Amino acid sequence: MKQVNFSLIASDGMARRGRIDTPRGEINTPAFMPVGTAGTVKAMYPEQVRETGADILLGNTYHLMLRPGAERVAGLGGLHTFMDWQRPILTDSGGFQVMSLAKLRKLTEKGVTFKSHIDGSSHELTPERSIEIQTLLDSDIIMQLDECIALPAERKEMERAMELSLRWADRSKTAFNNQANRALFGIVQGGDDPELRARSAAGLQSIGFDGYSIGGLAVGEPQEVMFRVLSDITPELPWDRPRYLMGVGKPDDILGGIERGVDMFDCVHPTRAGRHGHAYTRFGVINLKNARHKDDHRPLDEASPNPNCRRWSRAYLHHLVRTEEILGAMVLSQINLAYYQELTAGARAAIEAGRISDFAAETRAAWAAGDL
Ligand SMILES: Cc1ccc(CCc2c3nc[nH]c3cc3c(=O)[nH]c(N)nc23)cc1
Repeated sequence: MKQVNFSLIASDGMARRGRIDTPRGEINTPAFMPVGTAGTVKAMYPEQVRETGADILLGNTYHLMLRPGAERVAGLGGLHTFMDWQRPILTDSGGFQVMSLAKLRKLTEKGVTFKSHIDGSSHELTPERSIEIQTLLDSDIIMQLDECIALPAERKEMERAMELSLRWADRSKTAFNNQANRALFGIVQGGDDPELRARSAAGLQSIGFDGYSIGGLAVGEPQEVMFRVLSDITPELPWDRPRYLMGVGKPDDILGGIERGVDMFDCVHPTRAGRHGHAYTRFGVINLKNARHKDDHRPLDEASPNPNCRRWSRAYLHHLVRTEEILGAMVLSQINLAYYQELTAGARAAIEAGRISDFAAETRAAWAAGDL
């Protein structure tokens, strides 16, 4: 009996409020999933990540297979035990990171061979090995191996990568062997071509997956291209399965994704931006590096439910960022992740109340009016 199940609780237009039940706990959707690349959400204790409202976080197959190694993590009890996060974890298949980080990559029908960006050692990632690694990590939601290409691209290149990804989807599903205690997602490719995207979605559904990721986006295309692809593809995906938009995004990307039927999001942005002095608030993003803050005694947002937005002056946060104090990265990472969770929690409530378009309008108005 499959122990990972998606329930649709409410919908409002294309927007959906759902819940994924897993052996390690529930995931409320729309969900923002913080990225814990190498077994840690940078500058945060796991319990702090939970306190921001996160139900699930992401681990990275590529980084963990290189260091400390998948077999080593398995020998240490799996990724949940290793990092002491007992709730759901989603892992990527690693192909995307190979193409963006590794050296001397060679892609064939079998898979991809590459040299580690850490120590130059040789590695091979195939659909079968990727499933094995994600299973060794004991991940709760795992991804097929796919090929993601950057946009813009030639149509024949988009078609080639999409068709390869479909063949790898079939091999991934076979290697997955219907494990009941975790979910396997297929990944829709096809660039910005509606016909290729539709073929990919249909091909994946004929193989059958527990959820459907939308890949090949957040790779440099303008937001309107991403939104058009989403509007084209979500109606083609099963209504009763989660949709995961990979690598997205900034708050306005996430709001637009929710309005177009996406359930799950991940992005390194909130934590990376936090480490670079950018704070996300209800009124938009504020660059605390800017000298204009150096005498500003006002808190970041005195009406925020997050104590860290009320506790310190903007001048102090500016000081932490300018001096590159570790506390600056810690505080701004927490502030940004908490804001992302506030946004998705607000969307969940709005969809349940049948008022997602009002919520979206109010949220965008606050971003635009921002007194930062
Ligand atoms: C830990 C972790 C980090 C990052 C990711 C998502 C990484 C990611 C993309 N990020 C931006 N655009 C992306 C597209 C794809 C894609 O098409 N396929 C895959 N497998 N991953 C993608 C997953 C897990």
